[in-house]
Amino acid sequence: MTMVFLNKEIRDGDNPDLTEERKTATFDTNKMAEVIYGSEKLARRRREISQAVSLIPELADSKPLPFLSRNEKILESTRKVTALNEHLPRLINMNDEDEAWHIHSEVIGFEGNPLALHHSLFIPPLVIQGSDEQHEKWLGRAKRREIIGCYAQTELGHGSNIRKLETTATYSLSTQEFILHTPTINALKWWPGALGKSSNHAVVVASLIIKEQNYGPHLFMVQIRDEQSHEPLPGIAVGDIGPKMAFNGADNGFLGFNNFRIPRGNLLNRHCNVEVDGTYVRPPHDKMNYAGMIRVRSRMAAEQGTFMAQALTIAVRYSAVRRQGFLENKSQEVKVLDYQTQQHRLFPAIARSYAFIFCGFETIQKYETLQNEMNSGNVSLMADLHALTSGIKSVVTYQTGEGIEQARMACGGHGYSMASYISEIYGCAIGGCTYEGENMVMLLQLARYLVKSVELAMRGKPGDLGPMVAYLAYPDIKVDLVTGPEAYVKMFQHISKRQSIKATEKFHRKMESGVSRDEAWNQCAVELTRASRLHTRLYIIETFIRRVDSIEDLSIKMVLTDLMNLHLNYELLDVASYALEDGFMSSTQMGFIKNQLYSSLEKIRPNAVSLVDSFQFSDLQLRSNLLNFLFQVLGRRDGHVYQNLFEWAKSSPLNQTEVLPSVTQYLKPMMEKAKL
Ligand SMILES: CC/C=C\C/C=C\C/C=C\C/C=C\C/C=C\C/C=C\CCCCC(=O)SCCNC(=O)CCNC(=O)[C@H](O)C(C)(C)COP(=O)(O)OP(=O)(O)OC[C@H]1O[C@@H](n2cnc3c(N)ncnc32)[C@H](O)[C@@H]1OP(=O)(O)O
Ligand SMILES: Cc1cc2nc3c(=O)[nH]c(=O)nc-3n(C[C@H](O)[C@H](O)[C@H](O)COP(=O)(O)OP(=O)(O)OC[C@H]3O[C@@H](n4cnc5c(N)ncnc54)[C@H](O)[C@@H]3O)c2cc1C
Repeated sequence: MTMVFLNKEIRDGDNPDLTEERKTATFDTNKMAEVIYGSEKLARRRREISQAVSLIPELADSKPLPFLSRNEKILESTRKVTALNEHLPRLINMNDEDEAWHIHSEVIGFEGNPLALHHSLFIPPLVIQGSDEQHEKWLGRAKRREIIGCYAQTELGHGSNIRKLETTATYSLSTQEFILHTPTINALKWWPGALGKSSNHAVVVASLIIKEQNYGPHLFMVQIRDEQSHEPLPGIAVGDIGPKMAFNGADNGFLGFNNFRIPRGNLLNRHCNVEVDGTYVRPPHDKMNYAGMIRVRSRMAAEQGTFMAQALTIAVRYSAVRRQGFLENKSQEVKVLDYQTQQHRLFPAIARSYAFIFCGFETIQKYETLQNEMNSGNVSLMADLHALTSGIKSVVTYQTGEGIEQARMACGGHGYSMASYISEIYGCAIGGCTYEGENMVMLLQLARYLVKSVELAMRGKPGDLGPMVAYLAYPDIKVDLVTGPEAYVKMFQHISKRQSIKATEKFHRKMESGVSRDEAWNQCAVELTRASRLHTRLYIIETFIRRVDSIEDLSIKMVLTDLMNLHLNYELLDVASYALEDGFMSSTQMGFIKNQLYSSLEKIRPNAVSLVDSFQFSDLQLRSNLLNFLFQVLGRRDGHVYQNLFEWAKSSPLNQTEVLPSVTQYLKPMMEKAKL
């Protein structure tokens, strides 16, 4: 029997400890899902899609993934993604990217698949950088999945410093072709997802050479494998780079060219061009070829927030059914979720998940505006969004890693088992600290922007500062935190401004003392990255406040206000030393922040399970139902953890036989020998 309580599904047969949690919630999880995903329609579509997928057996895992070898993982992810391909047009709106992401995440999980990059990194640069003619030629084929592609930029020797990529594309005037060449081992493309064994096309980033002049990195459409035989084309060396920390269901690869020729029309030339006679037509912005990277980074806050939310769903549900130790009542052990330390471990991370998702939706919208502007030739928004997304991708990936690791530890010993699946989520998410721009490198990109902005403010030109950095010119007026979120923002602004100014002044002093600009920059780099982090955390706080302000439903607004207050106090406490240092914050205020934080933990406690339920991850998405060969046991919606942990252990391939060869071949002889 199912009983609906405030639209929260209460099911007979669920673990009573979880049922009790769901009953105490003060809000409707369907309504909260609408806020999380931005609309009633999207939240509803996600549920409908999850439901439809759960009824198609071939879309389920055929075996528990952690027990598979790498080859088996790739075979399984490919089986699922191709089976899904058959069902897609019936299950989703093919033009809706959110629906596409959701259904892939349901079916594939976290371990990657040969089409993940096709949609996120092959088609988008083709759309952004390709001309109408090039869209005509490749886009339809790519969208129909007649061809499979990847994005090949990083090389063995260079990833961060794109200007030093060694792969060359030399224009041949006589044949009107580009000759792609890999001059050294270091110049091998290295890392691109789905390149190793699956793709037959790649968007390749290579240094464009015309008449011996290097015009820097440009994007080329390159066919790398025969469409019939799937063998590499002559002049191409391609393969898999081996097992990784995660994403082992995907084939990240290497790629080398031996004077491989492609037609002139394969330079993606919406914004730049090489004419027949070798004349180079410049793009409207120097870094136009980097626009695709801004796109991916702009999506990372929501993506990473979702990864963290998945780990937290597992940890919070488990913490509500795990009983260990006593509080006042000595006749029954408590749910570990009742310990303040457990709440302190998990609840701020829940708040960050919400914050990242809210911030992510804003950033995606900003990117869409940029894309529209770029299409009509206006590139003025690029610098701001590059700076913003560089900071956001760095802060959210790092904090997501922290949050997921706390979720794992919060599950005690069982968190360490692959039955929690948290380590796989961690491996997948933590890659984000490196891919799409190594975090330190990206923080330093934002720092360039902050330093320039401080310099403008110092030169008495605050009117020239963009809205994102206008606070750098605000006067320092002490605030009373009791007055609410605005005061927290002002305090954070002071902290962030002071750090940006301090780092800039240090940088200036170094240069004035005769140190070169680059060396001075390096000697201030740690302080500069601190400024970038603070600026970004301030931005995330502001998006959280904006989102909560915009909510009309009172019950949702109340619980999100609790979550936002927790976020404000946790974030401010974390950086309080910056404000204590110059006396902007008093020790009394510090005490106030701590007390507010502890009181927020108590307020959130009755809503904790429903706050994670509101993400509405299905058991399939979390891999948590053994009956369907799914295996993540701790975060099951029904909360039946222990019996399923035992089932999980029984299903281990090691337990399919009582005596292993390791015993007969090695341990037994050793023991026998010892008896002699
Ligand atoms: C529809 C969907 C369907 C299906 C989905 C299918 C499946 C999904 C299911 C599950 C999937 C699950 C999970 C998926 C999750 C993840 C995906 C997995 C893998 C991700 C793949 C990652 C791919 C990559 O990593 S690609 C490679 C990325 N590489 C980088 O990012 C390199 C970083 N380096 C740089 O960007 C640059 O080198 C640099 C910016 C650091 C420096 O550049 P450069 O040297 O040229 O410039 P500078 O001299 O430093 O600066 C000069 C000025 O230029 C300005 N600048 C720099 N960049 C930009 C820019 N982009 N835009 C604007 N301006 C820029 C800079 O600010 C300077 O300005 P100034 O005024 O002079 O200061
Ligand atoms: C899971 C995964 C998937 C990927 N997928 C793709 C893909 O599909 N396509 C693709 O092209 N690439 C891909 N990559 C590659 C990825 O984009 C690069 O690894 C990334 O950009 C970092 O570059 P790097 O490896 O050169 O690191 P490095 O730059 O060598 O970083 C090493 C260290 O040096 C430091 N460092 C480097 N430069 C500076 C600097 N200027 N100032 C201060 N410190 C510095 C870094 O902070 C870091 O600590 C993927 C990587 C991963 C992990």
